[in-house]
Amino acid sequence: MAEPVPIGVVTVSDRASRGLYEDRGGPAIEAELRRILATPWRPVRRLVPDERPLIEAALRELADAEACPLIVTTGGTGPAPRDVTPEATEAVCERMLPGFGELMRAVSLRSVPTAILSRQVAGTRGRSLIVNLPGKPSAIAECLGAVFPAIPYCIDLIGGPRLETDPAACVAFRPKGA
Ligand SMILES: Nc1ncnc2c1ncn2[C@@H]1O[C@H](COP(=O)(O)OP(=O)(O)OP(=O)(O)O)[C@@H](O)[C@H]1O
Ligand SMILES: Nc1nc2c(c(=O)[nH]1)N[C@H]1C(S)=C(S)[C@@H](COP(=O)(O)O)O[C@H]1N2
Repeated sequence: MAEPVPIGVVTVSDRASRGLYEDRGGPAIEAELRRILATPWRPVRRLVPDERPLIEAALRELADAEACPLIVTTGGTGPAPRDVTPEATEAVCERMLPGFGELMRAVSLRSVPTAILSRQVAGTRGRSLIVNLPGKPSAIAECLGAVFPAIPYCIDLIGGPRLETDPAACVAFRPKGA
């Protein structure tokens, strides 16, 4: 049987990384992936403070050494001085995919007017797709669910493994013949 696909789950939080509160972001990403993915997968978890070099190192390691075709981050996307996840993501990516942030902000705006404060981005590094989500645990299902239909085909296009979804949770879109 094929090995489970490694998926990077990165929580960026000063307080969760210091143990001041329990990380609810990483587990929320995993719960959403469990709901959506039919292909066997396993989480590769990282919990880092809002420090650009540490976020960049975690993303590079998950992409290059752990070979994760998908890396999802939560936290550090806002306008506060310590929010640097989008900068770290852009620094390690070769190409950016602006449609992800645009769609996630549009969907979030239906719930909160402060959705426009998230600078969340997505991009590719080699055969890895990196997607930022806001830190609010409640934003995770909303944002990931909105963009997931495009994720399997994006991973096909960058040379990653074929990911199948549970159609009851998420219908992945692939152009005819793909
Ligand atoms: N990993 C997490 N687990 C639980 N709650 C979180 C987490 N990350 C963020 N939150 C909640 O969402 C709010 C907004 O997230 P944001 O990323 O802006 O955090 P922050 O205020 O910069 O603090 P920190 O980096 O210490 O989590 C936080 O104040 C916290 O209440
Ligand atoms: N779906 C959703 N998106 C959201 C939010 C939310 O509660 N739900 N919070 C917003 C707020 S208040 C901020 S400051 C930005 C950035 O959050 P972050 O710094 O935790 O990443 O995300 C925004 N996007």
